[in-house]
Amino acid sequence: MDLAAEHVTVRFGGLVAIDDVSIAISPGEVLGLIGPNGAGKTTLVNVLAGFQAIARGSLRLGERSMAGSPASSFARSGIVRSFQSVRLFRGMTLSENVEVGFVSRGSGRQQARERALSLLKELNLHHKAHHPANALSYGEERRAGLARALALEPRFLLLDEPAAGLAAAEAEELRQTILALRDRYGCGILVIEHNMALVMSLCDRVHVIGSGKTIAIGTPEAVRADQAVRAAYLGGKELG
Ligand SMILES: Nc1ncnc2c1ncn2[C@@H]1O[C@H](COP(=O)(O)OP(=O)(O)OP(=O)(O)O)[C@@H](O)[C@H]1O
Repeated sequence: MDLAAEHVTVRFGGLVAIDDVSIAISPGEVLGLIGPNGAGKTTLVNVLAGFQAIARGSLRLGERSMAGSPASSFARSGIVRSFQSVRLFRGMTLSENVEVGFVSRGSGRQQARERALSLLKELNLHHKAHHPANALSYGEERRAGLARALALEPRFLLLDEPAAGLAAAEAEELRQTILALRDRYGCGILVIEHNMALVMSLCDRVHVIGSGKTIAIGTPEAVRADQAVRAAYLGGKELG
C-alpha cells in the first residue's frame, strides 16, 4: 500500500509552491526528497502528512483518498511526520516522552513503558531513559525525536532533515539506525536531507524538486548522473 500524491499543486496566494508534482512512497523503501532552499520540500511533506491543503491533485493511502481529511486522520492511518526541531515534553523523562506515543496508540501504561524501554534500547538511548528530556545531548535529542515518532507505530515516516547539525560519525550512526528501523518495522521512510553523502548512501530512490516542480526521480546513482539535476540543482557541480 503506497502513500501517493498525484499531480498536486499548492498555492500560497500568488505563489505556486508545488506545481503538478507526483510523488509516491512504498512500504519498506527509503525515499530521499532533495532540492535547493525554497524548492518546496517541506510543503510537499506537509501535503503527505495532511498538514497542507492542496489546490489541485489527489492524495491517497493505498486505494483510500486522503485529500481533505483532517491531520488527525493521517496520524491515525500511520502517517507520522517528524520535525526539524524535536519537541520533547521537557518536564518529563525521556521514557515518558516515548510512552505517551504508545499510549496514544492504545497501549496500557505498563505495556507502553516496556515498549518505550525496548525502543530506546534499539536506538541506543536506554541509559538516558529515566533522565529528564531536557538533559540530552544534541545527538541524543535527535534520536529521541525518532523514538517519539516510532512510538506512533508509523506505516510511513516522514523525516525533515534528521541529520541537521550532526557530526559525520553521528550522521553515519543515524543512517544505520534508520536502515535498521526500516528493516525491523517495514515502514516506508521519506527523508528530506541536505547532507548529500547521507542521501546517496541511505536512500533506495531519490526525488529531486526545484521551484516546486519534479526535476528527476531515480536511484541515487541515476540522480547523481542526471544533467538536469546537476544544472538546476547544483549549478553543474558534482553531486555528493
Ligand atoms: N505558509 C507559507 N506561506 C507563504 N509562502 C510559503 C509558506 N510556506 C512556504 N512558502 C513558500 O513556498 C516555497 C516553498 O517553501 P518550502 O519551505 O516548502 O521549501 P523547502 O524546499 O522546504 O525549503 P528549505 O530547504 O529552505 O527548507 C518558498 O518560496 C516559500 O517561501
